[in-house]
Order: sequence, then C-alpha cells, then structure tokens
Amino acid sequence: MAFTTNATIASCGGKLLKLTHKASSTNCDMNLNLYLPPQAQSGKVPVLFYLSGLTCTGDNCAEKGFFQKPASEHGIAIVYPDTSPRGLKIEGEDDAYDFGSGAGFYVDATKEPWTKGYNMYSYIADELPKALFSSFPELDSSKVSITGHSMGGHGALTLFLRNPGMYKSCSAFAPIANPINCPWGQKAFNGYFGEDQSKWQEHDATELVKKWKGPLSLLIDVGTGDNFYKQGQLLPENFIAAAKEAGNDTDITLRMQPDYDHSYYFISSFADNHVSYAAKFLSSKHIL
Ligand SMILES: N[C@@H](CCC(=O)N[C@@H](CSC=O)C(=O)NCC(=O)O)C(=O)O
Repeated sequence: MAFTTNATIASCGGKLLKLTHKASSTNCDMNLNLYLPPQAQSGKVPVLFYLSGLTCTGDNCAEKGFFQKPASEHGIAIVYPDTSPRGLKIEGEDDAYDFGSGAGFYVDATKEPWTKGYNMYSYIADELPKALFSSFPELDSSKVSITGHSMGGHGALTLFLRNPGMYKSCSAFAPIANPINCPWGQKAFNGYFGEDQSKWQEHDATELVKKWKGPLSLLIDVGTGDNFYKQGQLLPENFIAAAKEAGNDTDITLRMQPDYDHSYYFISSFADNHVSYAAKFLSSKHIL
C-alpha cells in the first residue's frame, strides 16, 4: 500500500482520510487529505483536486472550505494535497511565507538548490494521481476535475491549460492569474526558475490561455474586498483580456463577489457552486 492512513474521520456521510506517502518527485513524505463520499462504498466516484494557497497544508480547506457537504451530495471525492515539500533542509526554505515551504507554486524548479524536491507540478499532475488511482480503486481515473485558491488557483488554471483533456473542468477562487506580472509570482518564478523568462511564461495562466485551441469553460470567483486583489497580486482582468484576444470560443465566467475577502469565509461561501460546476462536467452525461 503506497499510503499510510493516519486517521479516518466521518464527514458529511463519507470519510475524510488523512494520508501520508513517500513521494519521489518531492523527495520527502507528503501529507494529504482524501474525502471519500458515501457513494464510494458502492462504486467508482469522480475526483476533484483542490489546490491550496500560500501557507496552507491539505488541512485548511478540509477543515473550513465546506467542500465535503456538496461533494457528498454529488458523489465526488476531493483530494486536498499539501502545497510544497517539507523538511528538505534547503537553506532559506522556511524563511518566508511566500517562497519555499508552503509555497511550491505548482512548478518544477529548475534552479538550484530548489531542484532537490520543489517539483509540485510533477507531483500534482503525475505522481499523486497515479498513486491514488492504484491504491484507491473506488476513484474513477477517467473523471478528474481541478480547482484551487490563490496560489492554488494559479496551479489549477496552469495545470488545466498545460494538459488539455487531463481534467474535465477547472475553476478557481481568487487565482494568481498572471504571476509573471505580480510580486508573488515574480519572487517565486525568479527563485524557482531564475531569469529564464520562457520558463516563467510556461507557468503563467494569462500567457497559456493565449495559446489555447478550441472551446474553453472556466468558473472564477474573486472578492471585491480582497486586499491581495486590490494590491495587484491576482490580476484576473489580464487573464480575461488575454482569453478574449486569443479569440477562443470561451465560456469563462468571472464573478466579482461584492465585499468578499481572500479568506476561507469567501471560499466556503461559494464552495458548493464550484463542486456543482465540476459535477456538471464530471457527469457521464455531459458532452465536452
Ligand atoms: N500570512 C500572509 C498571507 C497568507 C495567506 O493569506 N494565505 C492564504 C492564501 S494566499 C495565496 O496563495 C490562505 O489561504 N491562508 C490560509 C488560511 O487558512 O486562511 C500575510 O500575512 O500576508
């Protein structure tokens, strides 16, 4: 068994499993939470990955995101991964909230010493799903969607746009939508990639959407009271403008939610909408 189950917690009629496994891409043991809805006891269930933001582990959203209730109603499993490797003993790893531990940015670092395990792109896109699908036969590997918050919203958008067909749908809460043009993204990309701007562009949702071919559906929520939005860390308008310019057949819904901030009060207020959105695409009846 690839995973150790540290706890099994009853939640909304299903089970929240607190798991640990040894990951080669991140060069350390990784913790995560997996929510199995009640429907998983009698058949395969679709899977929604939730990527968390800066400073988070898989616990923040599992505890206060309010995803389990709608996931139980729709019969969807939720995967809540960690946001970086931990304890690699890289100098400076724990010095800042927005770089290193808790801030893996869902990229594979190309700059030393971060190459030692800061490979959250490969971990989320490849190693973790493979491990989960081989250990949990109740998870349907053909029906996978992705969502995320802030740094995790950037992760959700970029993984979706870089891997056409891998995910049935994508949505995001307050995503860092144009990291190459905001302080958080510039710090992270400079740290993980160095000055190679081509690498930066490969992990920028606004650059990636310009190259997207064919129809594109997305749901994005941002709060008008979000201080990080006001400081120019999120830049959702740049993403929308790039998608329009690219002339794609787009169905991108950007909802500016009045007064909401960047916190889990915001996420929990719209979690049911994002699970329902994924459910529509994960349903076998939905035609892509
Ligand atoms: N401590 C920092 C801000 C950290 C923060 O707000 N993290 C957000 C995600 S921000 C983008 O990725 C978060 O989800 N925090 C966890 C929580 O439970 O709220 C500062 O003071 O600026």
